[in-house]
Amino acid sequence: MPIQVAPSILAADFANLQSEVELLNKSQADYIHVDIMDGIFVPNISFGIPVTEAIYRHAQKPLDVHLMITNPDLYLEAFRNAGASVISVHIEACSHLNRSIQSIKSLGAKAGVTLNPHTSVTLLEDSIESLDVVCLMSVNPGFGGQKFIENTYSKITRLKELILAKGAKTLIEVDGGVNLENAPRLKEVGADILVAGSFVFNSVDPIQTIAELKAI
Ligand SMILES: O=C(CO)[C@H](O)[C@H](O)COP(=O)(O)O
Repeated sequence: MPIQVAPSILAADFANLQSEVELLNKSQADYIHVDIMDGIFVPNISFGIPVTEAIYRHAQKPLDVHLMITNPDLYLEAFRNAGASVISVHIEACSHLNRSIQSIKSLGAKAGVTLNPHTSVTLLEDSIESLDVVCLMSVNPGFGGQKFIENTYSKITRLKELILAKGAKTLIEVDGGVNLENAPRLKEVGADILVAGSFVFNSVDPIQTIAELKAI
């Protein structure tokens, strides 16, 4: 299966927000990855529901909404109504993961669970079959532009083994510090979706960079 690419909106200001969405519309990106940070679950605040709606109004790609927030269950419906096609919650933020996954699915979105770098994939043994996507954080969440954590490769291998052992169809997404140097190995060990923010938007030609990631 060809690799999917989900560039992460940086949105440093309103002008960037609009131009980033327009650029991604013209690119080979499969998704637009929207990072929601609440300043509690992660030490940074990004944007919320109205900005997600604004992105959706202009986007010609499905939105992959990554909730880096506490109590995500309270906001699932609002983000679905704001245009999310995929909603990912952090396992570390969910006391009742099964309920969160069922809620996302009942809203008609694809259900994703994200794991921080220290969180073991073994925690997914009893939920993997119900998940459309597992997102492995390859940096500590909260900020773009960080260095890729190397043990992500072995974590992908272990997650892939779990998926195959359970006969699940779950896709593996990797988020943080992704670039053209680590992307080939990420695909080789089992990644299906690559999230890349600064590597795409800080490059000279983001559309070309996305095409190069897609070509892996
Ligand atoms: O969500 C993140 C951190 O919380 C990611 O790092 C972001 O989605 C991608 O940014 P970059 O490619 O610059 O690491």
